Amino acid sequence: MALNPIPDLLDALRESLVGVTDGQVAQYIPELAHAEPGWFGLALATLDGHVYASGDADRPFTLQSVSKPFVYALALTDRGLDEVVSRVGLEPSGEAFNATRLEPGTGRPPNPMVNAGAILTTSLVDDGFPRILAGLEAFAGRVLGVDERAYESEVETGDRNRAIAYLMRTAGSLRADAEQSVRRYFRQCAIQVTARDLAVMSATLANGGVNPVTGVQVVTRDTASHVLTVMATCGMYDFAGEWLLRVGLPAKSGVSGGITGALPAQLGIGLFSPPLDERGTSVRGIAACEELSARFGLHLMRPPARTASAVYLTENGDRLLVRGLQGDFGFAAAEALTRDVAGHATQGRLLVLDLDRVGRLHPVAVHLLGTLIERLAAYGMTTVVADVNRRGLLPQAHREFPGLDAARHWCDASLLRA
Ligand SMILES: NC(=O)CC[C@H](N)C(=O)O
Repeated sequence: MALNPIPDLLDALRESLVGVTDGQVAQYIPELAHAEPGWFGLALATLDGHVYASGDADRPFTLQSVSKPFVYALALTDRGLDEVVSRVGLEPSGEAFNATRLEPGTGRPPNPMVNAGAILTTSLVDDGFPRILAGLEAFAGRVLGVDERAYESEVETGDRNRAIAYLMRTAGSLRADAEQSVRRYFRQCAIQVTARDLAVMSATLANGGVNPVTGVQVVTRDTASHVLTVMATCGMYDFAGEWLLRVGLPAKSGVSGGITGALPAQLGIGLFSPPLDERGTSVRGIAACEELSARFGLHLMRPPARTASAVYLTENGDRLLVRGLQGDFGFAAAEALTRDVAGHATQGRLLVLDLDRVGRLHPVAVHLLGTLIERLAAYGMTTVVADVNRRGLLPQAHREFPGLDAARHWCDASLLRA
C-alpha cells in the first residue's frame, strides 16, 4: 500500500467528477471533434519537481489557447515589457476569446489571452516558430511534437482568426504579415502536450521561471510574475472574474479541454477533459479546479497563515537582547521583528541577531533591519549579527562589523553564561 495519501486524494477527486457530463467537445476545429468526452486527466507538479498524475494525465492533446501565456512569456523575453505592452494591452476584455474588438484609437488588442492579442504576441517572438517550440519545450521540460492534422484543420477553417489578423493590419497594430502570423499562431495551438506537461509548465511560472523538473531558468522571475498576473486577470476570458473568486488561481484554458493553473511559490496544476462550456472552457476542468482549490486550500486570496514564527529564540537579558531568526523574511516578518526590537531597545544593551537559520531576506527586510541597526547604533546600542555561514544577508551589518566570524561563538558563550 502506498503511504502517500495524495495520489488517492487526486483519484477520488477525479472520480467524483466523472459523472459530470455537461458540455460539448469543440466542433469548430474539425480535428478536435474526434476527442472522447470521457477523457479526464489531472496532474499536480510541486516546486521540487515531483509530479502527481491521475487518470488520462499522459494522453496527448493540442495546447490551443493554453499556449498563449507561454508564448507571451517568450515575447516579453525578446522585446521587454514596455514594448510588448505598447503593442498588446493588459485589460480584461469581458468578451469571448475570438472577439474582434480592438482598442479604439490604437488598434491594440485588449490583452494577450484573447485570440487577437495572442496572434499579435506571436508575431513579436524573434526567430519564428522554432523558437516558440523550443521555448514551450523548456517550459514542459521535454521535447514536444506538433499535431499536423490539427494544424491543417485550423489552417483550413480558421477564417475568423484571419479576419482578426487583417483587422489588426488595417488598424496598424499588427505589423507582421497577417497570414504568416495566423499560421504561426495555429501552429503553436497545435503543439501536443499532456496534463502532466501543463502542470510542469505552470509550476515553472509558479517557481519564478525555473522549471522545477529540469532546473532550467526558462524565463526571468519578473517575466514569470507578469505572465501569472495576466493569467489571473484575463486567462479565463469573460469568466476571469468569477474564476478568480471561486478558484483563486492564475490559469489558462484552451478549446481542446486543457487548463493550466499555478499557485505562486507552491505548485502547478494541469487538467484535461474535452467537453466545453459555452465559453470554450473545460466543464470538468473548472469543477476539478474548484474542488482542488477548496480541498487543498489553494485560493490565492486565502493564503495559509504563517505557521512557524520567524523568531525562534527571544532573550531579553539585562545586557543582551537576542533574537534568533528563521525562514524567509518578507515585509510582514521584518516589520514584526523591527517593531519588537525597537520596543525593547535600551541604551548600552547589545543586540544579537542570529541569521543562521534564515532562508532569504527580501530587499525590504534588508532595508528595514539595516536601517534599524544604524539607528540603534546612533542611539547607543551595538548590534552583532551572527552569520556563521557568511552569506552576507545583511550587508550593512557586515560593513560595520567586519569581525563577525567570531560572533556566533561569542553569542553562544554569552548565552550560556546568562
Ligand atoms: N480558446 C482557444 O483555445 C482557441 C484556440 C483556437 N486555436 C482558436 O484560435 O480558435
